[in-house]
Amino acid sequence: MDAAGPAAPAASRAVVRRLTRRTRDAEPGGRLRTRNAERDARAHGMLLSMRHAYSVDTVRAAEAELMAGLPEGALMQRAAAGLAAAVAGLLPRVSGARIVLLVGSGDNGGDALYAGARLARRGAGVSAVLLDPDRAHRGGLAALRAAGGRVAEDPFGVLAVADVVLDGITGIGGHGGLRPDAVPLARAARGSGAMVVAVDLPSGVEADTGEVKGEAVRADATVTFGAYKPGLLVDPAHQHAGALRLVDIGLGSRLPSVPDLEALQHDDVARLLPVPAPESDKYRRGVVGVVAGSARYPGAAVLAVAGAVHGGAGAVRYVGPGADAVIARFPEALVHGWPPSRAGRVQAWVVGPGLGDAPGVAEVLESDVPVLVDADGLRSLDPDAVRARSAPTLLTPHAGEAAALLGVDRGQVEAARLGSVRSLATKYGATVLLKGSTTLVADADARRPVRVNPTGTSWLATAGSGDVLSGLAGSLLAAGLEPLDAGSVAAYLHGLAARLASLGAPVSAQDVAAAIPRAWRDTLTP
Ligand SMILES: NC(=O)C1=CN([C@@H]2O[C@H](COP(=O)(O)OP(=O)(O)OC[C@H]3O[C@@H](n4cnc5c(N)ncnc54)[C@H](OP(=O)(O)O)[C@@H]3O)[C@@H](O)[C@H]2O)[C@@H](O)CC1
Ligand SMILES: Nc1ncnc2c1ncn2[C@@H]1O[C@H](COP(=O)(O)OP(=O)(O)O)[C@@H](O)[C@H]1O
Ligand SMILES: [K+]
Repeated sequence: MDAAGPAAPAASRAVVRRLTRRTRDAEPGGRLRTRNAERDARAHGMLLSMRHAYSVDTVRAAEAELMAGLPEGALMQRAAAGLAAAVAGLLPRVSGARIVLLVGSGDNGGDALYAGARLARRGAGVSAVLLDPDRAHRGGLAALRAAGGRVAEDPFGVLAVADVVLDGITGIGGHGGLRPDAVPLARAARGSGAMVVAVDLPSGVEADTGEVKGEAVRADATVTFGAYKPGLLVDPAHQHAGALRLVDIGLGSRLPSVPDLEALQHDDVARLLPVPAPESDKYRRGVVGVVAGSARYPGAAVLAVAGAVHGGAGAVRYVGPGADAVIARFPEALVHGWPPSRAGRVQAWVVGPGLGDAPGVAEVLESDVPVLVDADGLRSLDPDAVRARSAPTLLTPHAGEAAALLGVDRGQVEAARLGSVRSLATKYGATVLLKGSTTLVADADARRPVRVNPTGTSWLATAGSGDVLSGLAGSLLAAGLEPLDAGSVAAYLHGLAARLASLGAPVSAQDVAAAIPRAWRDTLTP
């Protein structure tokens, strides 16, 4: 997280660091996880197993059902109480803190006003900036005034000296980026050095998709109510949210069991990892075949095999022109001459990394075992050939490859990652892992939740790291994981391996491959 920026006062930066550390501890990357952090995470309602996100319609329906049995305004009070407590936890002292509320015309502004009232009662100096004074939440405004808070006469003046800004411009009711009157306020909040805490969502982002269609608030932290919304977990909106806090307002039992989006956490991955049983042998653990590399890209063969060797299969077969390089680096690999069909039995194929124009994709797709298609293998991939397969297929494009498959610009895929991965899965009748700053995995069955990978680091943006991911995911397919699990577990281990290998410094694709066993061990360690 970019914390409070270089202009932030030292106290504010320290508080943000504290919050960031705590949140990271509760997320994967558990090397940092301690018993205390775990207890802390649970106390803050953050779970160490599956994180779920629900669409706005689903959240609204659950809220309506819950509200029907509660006194009017009860849910908003729960939200405001949780928000005020989270803000208080970020401050060294509530009394005397300068807090500014950016208040839009909906209930998101109401949450901010009631939370502001609670903080004012504890001695904070609270000023509200009303975007539309005639439509600000009446009850919230009355509560703020009664608690000693006031409406700001000089919005930019109060923002300049604020310790914390609460962004209550829009929540789940906002669409289309910030409106022009809100833009200068959002910029002033960001530029002030104050800690910016978004109420429910950073205003201006699309809650359901993670798109940002214009300007949006950049928050250091987001306190969200009842359930995560997909946009909080998917880039580019995710990058606006900062550290995430979920406040329980009692929605749990009203939410459907199947979410729209889910993020595996340490415990989920640990349950899915293929650990050999006492009676296992190399064939029962699964054999993965890798068709990769070319005279132009010999390294891709080595890196894909590196991912596969560390990915839990019992054996790795390699077919392609890089056999000498593969054997030199991995004597444990079994190398075979062309074609792949004569390489002996495998339980899954990986085809494509660095393959260039070499054939092989069509033949591998004709096999009756799971196939992962990556990189060059994705070029001109025929949807009918994939749909006709008797066994599952996992496609692993980056945004550029996904754009080519969908016939759109790369930018369109990056702006709408969730829609893009779902469209590709539907088009090919396959599981699709879309790589990038947020890696998403969509199952061929559109009713299943899309998985969002919570690990990773931008240091992974290095040549060849995708080849390692392919080998790793292929190995997990060969070990018997279904494509959605193989893809999401591979992305999780790959991202965690990169974090462990990097520790904030550059990493090479080879470093990432070598750290996979550490990531695996870390995931299994309670
Ligand atoms: N439901 C519940 O039980 C609970 C809900 N809770 C809270 O309510 C929130 C949802 O409240 P909501 O439905 O009132 O919508 P909200 O997010 O405030 O935005 C709508 C307002 O914003 C305006 N606006 C729209 N776009 C805009 C833009 N781009 N830039 C600027 N303004 C824009 C739009 O204006 P209009 O289009 O009418 O002119 C309208 O007035 C939810 O996120 C959570 O915080 C919690 O208290 C828990 C219980
Ligand atoms: N900004 C980023 N943040 C996190 N991970 C990233 C980022 N950019 C790329 N990655 C990851 O790095 C890997 C790159 O894969 P790919 O684009 O196929 O590279 P290559 O073809 O060189 O192997 C993927 O796992 C991807 O998710
Ligand atoms: K908001």
